[in-house]
Amino acid sequence: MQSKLDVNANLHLKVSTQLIRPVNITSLTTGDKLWGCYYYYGNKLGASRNLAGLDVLSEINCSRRVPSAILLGVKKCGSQTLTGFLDLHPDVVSRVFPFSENTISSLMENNDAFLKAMPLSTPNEQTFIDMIEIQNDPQFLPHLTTNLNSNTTKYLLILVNPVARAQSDYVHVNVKMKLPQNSKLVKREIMSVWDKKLLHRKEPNVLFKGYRIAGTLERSVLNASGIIDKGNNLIKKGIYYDYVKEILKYVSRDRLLVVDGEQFISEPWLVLRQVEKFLGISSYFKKSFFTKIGKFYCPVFIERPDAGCLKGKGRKKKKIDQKTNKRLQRFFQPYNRKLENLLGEKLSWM
Ligand SMILES: Nc1ncnc2c1ncn2[C@@H]1O[C@H](COP(=O)(O)OS(=O)(=O)O)[C@@H](OP(=O)(O)O)[C@H]1O
Repeated sequence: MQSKLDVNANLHLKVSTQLIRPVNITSLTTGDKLWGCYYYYGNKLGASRNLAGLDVLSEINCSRRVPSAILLGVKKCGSQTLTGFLDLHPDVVSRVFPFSENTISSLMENNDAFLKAMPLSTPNEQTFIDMIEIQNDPQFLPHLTTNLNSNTTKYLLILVNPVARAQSDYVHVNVKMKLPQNSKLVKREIMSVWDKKLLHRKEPNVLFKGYRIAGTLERSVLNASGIIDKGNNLIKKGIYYDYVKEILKYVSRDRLLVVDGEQFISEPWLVLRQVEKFLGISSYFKKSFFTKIGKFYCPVFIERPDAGCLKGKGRKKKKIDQKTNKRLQRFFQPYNRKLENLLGEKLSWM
């Protein structure tokens, strides 16, 4: 049996630099800004970062540290945005945990590999990771929580109205299905149509990674008998009660913060202040850091040229027809009530 990860464990430079080759300082341009262990830069093609030079890394004691907080969010609820915003806090280094099929199990089974997947941080920074994919594999929750060997690790969730989540996920899955790397999969999956009557039509009629996707959201969420399909991930992922109940088996309530994803859209600075308090970090975010562009607030920071609106978010959605909307709201209501009782708090959309 492998030993548990000590909260004070960190992986020092020798190992970490084998994974990422640090940038040579002379190759940096004037737009680059050093922030913790990384240089950040933005350009027309997007934003990015590079590891700082070895001299800087050793001077400020950069290591890979065990995360002090983990986001166990739900897909399309704003997890990536929250993670991106938190990375702008001077006391935090946050990253989306590098998931791909199977990486989660291999990383969980090997402490060193798990630690190697962490970003570099200084002793003054907390490591925060976004592990939303855990909702697909909640069997890793006991492994994750016991392996961290800490009663101090904090957990977060961000949740939006499950109907809005389904709508966002529907658009997202449609985009993903069309990507070239998925074309083979889609072709294969097209064989497993869910409605033979639709076979002759040129519209989505596929089973794709736990989703049943039809030409519209309305038709996707109802099964052949016209009943809301609880087995379809568009719906299943929005039954937050089941997921939170599972999390609370392993995490005490006082170590779990559930934030309101709808409020995060309208007033991100308020949600970020709530997160700062929960993490016990300095109060940093304020309204003036954000500029509203379209529907969303985007951070503007001269210290971080990579900050800005997130790519691939805010995709256009068709309005859900009123009847289906009402039906879906009614469907989720009892689960939302149960969730409210379980948490002992009511979010704006409940
Ligand atoms: N400030 C800001 N900027 C952009 N997007 C914002 C923001 N705040 C919340 N959101 C909401 O985040 C939704 C995407 O959720 P996730 O980041 O969890 O997506 S993912 O599951 O990780 O792909 C995204 O959903 P879509 O609008 O469907 O893209 C947004 O509703």
